[in-house]
Amino acid sequence: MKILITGSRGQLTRELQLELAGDGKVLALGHNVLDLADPAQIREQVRLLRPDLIINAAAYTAVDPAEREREQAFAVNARGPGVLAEEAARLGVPLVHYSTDYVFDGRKAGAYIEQDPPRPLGVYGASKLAGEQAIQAVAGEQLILRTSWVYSLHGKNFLLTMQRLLQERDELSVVADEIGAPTWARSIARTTGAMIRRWRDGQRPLEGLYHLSAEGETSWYGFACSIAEHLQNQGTLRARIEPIRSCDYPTAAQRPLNSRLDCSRLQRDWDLQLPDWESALHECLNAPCAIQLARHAALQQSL
Ligand SMILES: NC(=O)C1=CN([C@@H]2O[C@H](COP(=O)(O)OP(=O)(O)OC[C@H]3O[C@@H](n4cnc5c(N)ncnc54)[C@H](OP(=O)(O)O)[C@@H]3O)[C@@H](O)[C@H]2O)C=CC1
Ligand SMILES: Cc1cn([C@H]2C[C@H](O)[C@@H](COP(=O)(O)OP(=O)(O)O[C@H]3O[C@@H](C)C(=O)[C@@H](O)[C@H]3O)O2)c(=O)[nH]c1=O
Ligand SMILES: [Mg+2]
Repeated sequence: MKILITGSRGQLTRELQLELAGDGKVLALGHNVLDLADPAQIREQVRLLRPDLIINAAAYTAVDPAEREREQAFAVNARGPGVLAEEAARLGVPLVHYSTDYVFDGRKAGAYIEQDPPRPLGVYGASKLAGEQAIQAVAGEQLILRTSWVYSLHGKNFLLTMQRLLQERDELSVVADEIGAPTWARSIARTTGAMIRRWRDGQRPLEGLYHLSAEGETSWYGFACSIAEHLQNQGTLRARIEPIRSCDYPTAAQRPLNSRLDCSRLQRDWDLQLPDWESALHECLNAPCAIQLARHAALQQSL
C-alpha cells in the first residue's frame, strides 16, 4: 500500500510516519514538494504518485497570525484540502483529514458532538471549517477527524513552550477558564492507524466525521500544572504558575472557552477510545526521547 501524507515535520505527520511505517510505503511530502496553497502542484503530485490512500496532516496552524494572514490560512486549510479530495476521488482512494475544536464557539454547556452547529470565533477555525465543507462537497470516501490541543516532543506546541518558560521564568500566568483535552499526537496517530488497518482489511470504509481527542478534561492552566509537576520531579522547575482569566491574556484570536469534544461516536462506530490526557502526557514525557531531551537540557544548564 502506498500512503501519501501531506507535511513532513509537523507533529502529526511525524507520528503518522512512525505509526504507518510497517503498513506500506509512506510518502510524507513537505511543504517544499507539495504546497497546499498551490492547487496545480497538488494535482500534479497526486497524479504522479497515485497513492492508495491520502492523509492530509498538514495545515496552517498559527492561530493568532491567521487573523492577519486570512488568505494564506484559507488557501492551505480550505481550498487545498478541497483539491486533495477531488484528486482522491479521481483516483478512487480515501482521504483522511484532520480538523479542530476551534470550529466551535465554546458556548455550549456540555461537550460538543459532531452534529452541533459550528461557529468559529477566529480565522484559523473558520478556515478549518471551510476545509471540512470543501471536502464534504466532493463525492468520495472521506474521513474527517476533529481533535484538540495537540502536543508532542517536536515542533511548536503548548507542552514545549511551557517546558521552556517554566524553566526560564520566575512567574508564569496561564489561562484557567478555557477547558479542553490536551491530545498527544502519538495517540491520534495510533487511532488513525487502527482505523486504516480496519479499512485495509475490508471491515469499514474510511468515512464520516468523528471527534477524536483524549479522554478527560482540563484547562490550559491544569495542563501547565501537570507539566510543572514533571519538571519539579526532574529538579528543573523554576517558575510559579498563576491561574488567570482569558480576558486578562489578550491575543489576536479569541479562543473558545469550552473546547470539549464528545468522542462517543468514535467509540460506538469503531470501538476506539483515546487514553485520558494525563496518562498520555505521562507516557509522552517518559518516552526514551523525552528523557534524552531533558538530560540534554540539564547538561546545557550545568555548563
Ligand atoms: N496543533 C494543534 O493543537 C491542533 C491541530 N489540529 C489539526 O491537526 C492537524 C495536524 O496539526 P499539527 O501536526 O499540530 O501541525 P503542525 O503545526 O505541527 O504542522 C503543520 C504541518 O503543515 C505543513 N504545512 C504548513 N503550511 C503548508 C503548506 N502551505 N503546504 C503544505 N504543507 C504545509 C508543515 O509542513 P512542513 O513539514 O513542510 O514544515 C507541517 O508539516 C492539522 O490539520 C491541524 O489543523 C487540530 C487540533 C489541534
Ligand atoms: C504561552 C501562554 C499561553 N497562554 C494561553 C493562550 C491560549 O489561551 C492558551 C493556549 O495557547 P497556544 O497559543 O499554545 O494555543 P493555540 O495555538 O490556541 O492552540 C490551538 O492550536 C490550534 C492549531 C488548534 O487546533 C487548537 O486545538 C489548539 O490546540 O494558553 C497563557 O495563558 N500563558 C502563556 O504563557
Ligand atoms: Mg499556537
